[in-house]
Amino acid sequence: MSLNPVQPPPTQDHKGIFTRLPFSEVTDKDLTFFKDLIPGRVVTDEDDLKSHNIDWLRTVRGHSKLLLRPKNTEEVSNILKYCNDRNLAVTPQGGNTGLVGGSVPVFDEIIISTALMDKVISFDQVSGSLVCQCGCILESLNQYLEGQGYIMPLDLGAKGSCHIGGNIATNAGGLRLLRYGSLRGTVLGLEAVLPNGTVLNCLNSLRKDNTGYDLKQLFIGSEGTLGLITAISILCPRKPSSVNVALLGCESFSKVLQVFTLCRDLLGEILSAFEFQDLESMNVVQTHLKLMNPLQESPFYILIETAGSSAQHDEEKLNVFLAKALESGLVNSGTVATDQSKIKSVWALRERITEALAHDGYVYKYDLSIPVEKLYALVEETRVRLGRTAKRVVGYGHLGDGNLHLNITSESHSKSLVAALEPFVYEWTAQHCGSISAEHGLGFKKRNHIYYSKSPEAVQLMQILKKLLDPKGIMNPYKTIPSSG
Ligand SMILES: O=C(O)CC[C@@H](O)C(=O)O
Ligand SMILES: [Zn+2]
Repeated sequence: MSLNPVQPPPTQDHKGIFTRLPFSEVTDKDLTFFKDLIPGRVVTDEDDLKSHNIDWLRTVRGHSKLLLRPKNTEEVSNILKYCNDRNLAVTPQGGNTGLVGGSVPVFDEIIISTALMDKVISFDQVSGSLVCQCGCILESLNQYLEGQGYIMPLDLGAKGSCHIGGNIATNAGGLRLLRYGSLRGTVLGLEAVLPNGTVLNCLNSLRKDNTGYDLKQLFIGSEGTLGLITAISILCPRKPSSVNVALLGCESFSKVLQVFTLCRDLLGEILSAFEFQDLESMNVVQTHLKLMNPLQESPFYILIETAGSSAQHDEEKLNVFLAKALESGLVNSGTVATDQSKIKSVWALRERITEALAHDGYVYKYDLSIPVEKLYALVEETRVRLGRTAKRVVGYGHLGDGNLHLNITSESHSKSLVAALEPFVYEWTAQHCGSISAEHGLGFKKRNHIYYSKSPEAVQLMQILKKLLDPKGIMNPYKTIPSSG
């Protein structure tokens, strides 16, 4: 895939306010230690390091000179203990598909790649609990499970390269959260290595466990700032035997909302996704990826997925729903996909928007939770506000979860566009009681905006927890929460 061809600016130049914290620099003695510890898995070649220093969007760039590829928890523990003793900063990295600059170094942090920690440890056929190492690729896990009649409870566009450990560290949401809930519910347990090398084993597979604080929740969504998640236990649903996807055209956003209500009424328990995209986001996948829109042009599109255990029952329900939606004029056109290849091509129109947008030039990304009735008003206001200064303003996302992806593009990075967008978008979101990061996390790019969504007291407690677990601050520094000074 060809993305923004321009060399991204060094990460620390963003807003020009970052200075390197006084961590040690990697010495020859350190290299000798790591080479003895994990022979053949110590990467120092500049070319090999390039793609690990740059984020997927090509918007931030660090300068790490060292990448380590441990294979197991013990190696991670030895690495972190050594780094902590030596005051060397580290950045854990999974598939490096994050969208907020959380998985690339800012300066010369040592990158700890989880790519070789990709083994399934166990799978329980009866309960559906999967235990695996953190570096398993989401799609590979799904394929493994499909062979056993199960699926992963989460699905996202980056599934072909993202790692489950990274998904959990960022508390990724994705396309099926509406049905299977967030990772905060489906993750049953995890193992994490603390910065001082302590292995914290919370890797149980119980549905219910009310003994003390639920420590795993601290690591879910902590973006590698408290420790490195090395293994996980996750509850997987049965693979549905019947899956249908419908793509519908809609004249207005208020109709989109009414379709959602109708959908919950008539599809109920078989609804597995309710996604929306506006015309501009449909245009972008058609223009850059040459995908075919099977429907007439409409201001909005809705993608509905049903997943159930009886094809006939699901089809009946879907037909009743579609007839009602068409008769009442809530939708103006529609197509249903039941076979695998058509399902895939319909999903591609929604799933590949991120990839298509990157072909436009520079992309300004906002991943927001907003009460659904107000959700699209922000896109409209942003469009009016930016006028012709932006190349494109698109709105799409997980409507069923109240999650808007507002994306703006321009030929190249523009400071005046950023000034028009920020703090406008954040203030608007806070005024409407939303969250400035619904599912992508805060990473490097959004950490200083945390106060739009969290109280000073809450941030302070986060800083205290960080200090407690990582007194030297070596774990993914400059990310997620503002430093306590
Ligand atoms: O690129 C984005 O803004 C959203 C990416 C992803 O969360 C999606 O839902 O497609
Ligand atoms: Zn999303």
